[in-house]
Amino acid sequence: MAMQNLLIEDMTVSPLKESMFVRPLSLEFKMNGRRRKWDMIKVHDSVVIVIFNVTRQVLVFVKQFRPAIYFSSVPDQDKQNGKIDVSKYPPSLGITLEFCAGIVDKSKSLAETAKEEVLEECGYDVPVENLHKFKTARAGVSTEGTHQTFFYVEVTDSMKVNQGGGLVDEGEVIEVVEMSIPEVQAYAEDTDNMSPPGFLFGLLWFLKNKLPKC
Ligand SMILES: Nc1ncnc2c1ncn2[C@@H]1O[C@H](COP(=O)(O)OP(=O)(O)O[C@H]2O[C@H](CO)[C@@H](O)[C@H](O)[C@H]2O)[C@@H](O)[C@H]1O
Repeated sequence: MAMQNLLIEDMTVSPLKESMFVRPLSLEFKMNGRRRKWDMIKVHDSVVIVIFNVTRQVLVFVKQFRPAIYFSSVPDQDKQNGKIDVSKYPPSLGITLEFCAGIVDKSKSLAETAKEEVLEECGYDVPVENLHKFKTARAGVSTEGTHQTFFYVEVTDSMKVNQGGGLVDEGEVIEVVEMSIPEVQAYAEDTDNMSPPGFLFGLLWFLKNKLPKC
């Protein structure tokens, strides 16, 4: 689905009571003999997949509305009494450009999880052995401390079996975006991006290691 038609309405905010996705925790420990306390959030590990379509020499990304990014862009004076004044702020403030990614499901291998995300979000059916793991990094170092594992996969147009777009029945709205190498190079140079740091890392890794030699 094209993100320019996205409609966000009726947004409220309240303290989290229970969640399948995040759990606030308090860690206490002694460091060099001194008691320390650290507030953290337990969240899932994740996989991120850098997808290069070799048929048309484009990188394949996803655009989606990230509620927390939107929330952070709205000034506090427009978040009064638990109501967020969405009429003043366009959804684009929360729409990010990212690699295809997903939460790690402990019952499957990381590569299997990555394969499923590539199919669900971007519509390419790739053999699991084509997914090459190239980095595991640490994300959210202050409060989350998760493992984020990066894969690289080359796809062809013949592997495209559906339009992607995420699990529509579960409310996911994802736009698949293709960018040429010059477009990617320009995006990486921008000083302000609607993308997470891991995305910029993945782009630079691709440009350094996989750029087709012309
Ligand atoms: N906090 C939350 N509240 C409510 N519903 C939630 C939620 N988190 C996930 N969900 C639900 O679970 C679905 C599946 O999530 P995904 O596995 O696609 O992870 P996501 O792309 O959000 O983040 C992945 O990609 C980003 C970017 O790389 C990583 O930071 C992240 O750890 C990784 O899981 C979402 O569409 C949503 O319905």
